[in-house]
Amino acid sequence: MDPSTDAVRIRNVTKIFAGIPVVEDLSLDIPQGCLYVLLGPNGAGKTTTLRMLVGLTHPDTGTINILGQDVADGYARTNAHIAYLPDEPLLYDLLKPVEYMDFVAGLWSIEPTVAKRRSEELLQQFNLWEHRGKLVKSFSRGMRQKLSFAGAMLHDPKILILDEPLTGLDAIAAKQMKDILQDLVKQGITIILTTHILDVAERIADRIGIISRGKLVEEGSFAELKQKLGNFDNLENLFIRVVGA
Ligand SMILES: Nc1ncnc2c1ncn2[C@@H]1O[C@H](COP(=O)(O)OP(=O)(O)OP(=O)(O)O)[C@@H](O)[C@H]1O
Repeated sequence: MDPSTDAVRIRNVTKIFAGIPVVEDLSLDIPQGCLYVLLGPNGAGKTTTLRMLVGLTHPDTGTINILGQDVADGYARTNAHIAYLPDEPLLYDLLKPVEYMDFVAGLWSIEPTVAKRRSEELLQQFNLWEHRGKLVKSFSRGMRQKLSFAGAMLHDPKILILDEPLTGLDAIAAKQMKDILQDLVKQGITIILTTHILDVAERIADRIGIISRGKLVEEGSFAELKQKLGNFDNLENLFIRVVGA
């Protein structure tokens, strides 16, 4: 894959629910290998935007391109490159981690020996290997989050789309999650996430997009945003200034 091809290219996308545009004329480029944080107040249209990238909802107008392929040509092709983790991931309480990973491997038709090796690697990486004998129903929120994440990585995606992956995690689980995200970016994976935790966003984001009422109102690295908007000492103050205006 040509590294200059954007991981995600959104052009003039609008999504209307019940006559109201919840995403409006949104255009956004996300380069490969970038950790991109999408910020916005409640109801701004962040989740809707992420869902359109993977075909869980469809744009009314505009185009979406994933690694050079138009999603309109078929989500099966573009989704093969993507791991999507919704804010409330679906897990099966009566499965053990390895069984869950087998189930996900089946959905992607991953060859069983490859699936077994990769599943063990991921459970190790996410510190779940020692819990492999337990049922998911005994897992904490952080463990459930990590298991969903491990499952989402099984087909070796190039782009991770994570809706509020840090919400509800304690300090240790959040630190583990941030370390995992930064490791993955170092490996060249593109990460797009939403969060309301602005101090974390400030520390980990390569680029930040701020959405307000369905529109992209600011975009750039924190340094670029500060240069443009004023030398705010933190992202929280900058964000409030942008969305409060
Ligand atoms: N399926 C749907 N039908 C009707 N309205 C919807 C639907 N999905 C989302 N919306 C509306 O679209 C708007 C944007 O919602 P969205 O979930 O994308 O916001 P968000 O930025 O992710 O918010 P939050 O930070 O609260 O998660 C909201 O007003 C929401 O009620």
